[in-house]
Amino acid sequence: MIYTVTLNPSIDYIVEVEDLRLGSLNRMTRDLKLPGGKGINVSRVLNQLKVRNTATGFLGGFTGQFIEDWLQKEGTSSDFVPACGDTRINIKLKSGEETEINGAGPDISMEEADALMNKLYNLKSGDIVIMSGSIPPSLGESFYNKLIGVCKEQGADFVIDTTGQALKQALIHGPLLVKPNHHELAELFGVTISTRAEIITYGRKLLESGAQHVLVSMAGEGALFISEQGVFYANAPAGKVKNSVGAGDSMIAGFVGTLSKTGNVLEAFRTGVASGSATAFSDDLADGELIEQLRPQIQITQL
Ligand SMILES: Nc1ncnc2c1ncn2[C@@H]1O[C@H](COP(=O)(O)OP(=O)(O)OP(=O)(O)O)[C@@H](O)[C@H]1O
Ligand SMILES: O=P(O)(O)OC[C@@]1(O)O[C@H](CO)[C@@H](O)[C@@H]1O
Repeated sequence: MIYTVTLNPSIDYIVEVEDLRLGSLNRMTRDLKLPGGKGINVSRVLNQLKVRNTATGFLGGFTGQFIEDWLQKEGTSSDFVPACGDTRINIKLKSGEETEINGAGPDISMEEADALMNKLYNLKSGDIVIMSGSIPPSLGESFYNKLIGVCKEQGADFVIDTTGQALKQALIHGPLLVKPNHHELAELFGVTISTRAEIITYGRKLLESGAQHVLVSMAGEGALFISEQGVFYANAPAGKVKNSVGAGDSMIAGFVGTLSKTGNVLEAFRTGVASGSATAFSDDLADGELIEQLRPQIQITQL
């Protein structure tokens, strides 16, 4: 069974303004409210891929209820810890380019944090836990480490999609997958990356530090897959980009969902790229039909 953990979910408030002027009244030309937070996005795309999974984490207030209702209506299984504070609202502003304004997240109490840990004590050997996104400040930077400790105790595999210190701390515990984009990879090592060879060099360092599989996504430029099996490149299919929010999460869903079903890493890579691109070409996240349509357009080359 796959579980996703979103410590800091959000309503993504997508706002379109034709010609944004700071310091003036701007009128929206379109707006859309979607459930968000990285793990929740992974769960929603796994659901589209018909891979059984449950989303967990913290949800609170009217914003949390909105997410809970949405997931229930579309049939994405969830089991969140109810939290006192309101789940945050993140603004995704589209005006020519995309600007994101993400909240810090509500305070999470010790009792709420313990309730989540207790849920993870029900994990079984062979389960996969996908932990994604920022940590609400009240939980502290090492909270993922605590959750990873429980996964290890229970014999479950884990995937971690976060940045900075939290990612560095997680690597030694052997995550099934890490998926930085090329900017995050450069930031992690405090370097500037300008060539594919450099991406491979630093991607390999993640493998050497303990990750079982490394995906480095490069938006419209496709992605690199680095593992014991070798280094592979996949192109991104061509299409009209509508919304890149959640493309990376969709890629994780495609990869982990397919790997868990087939054990074939290259098919997992292909579905990962197709899922990321299907989201980039949609208003909301990818749907299963578009993912299937894009899969044959993805060529994988060994480097
Ligand atoms: N402009 C695009 N055209 C085609 N495919 C895209 C585009 N942007 C993203 N994708 C697909 O989605 C995958 C992940 O995208 P990206 O590298 O932007 O991840 P990310 O930065 O983690 O995304 P986000 O944080 O927005 O969820 C890419 O490898 C690609 O397959
Ligand atoms: O603030 P975080 O937790 O780093 O990222 C949260 C977020 O930007 O990530 C998702 C897209 O990947 C969105 O649904 C959500 O708003």
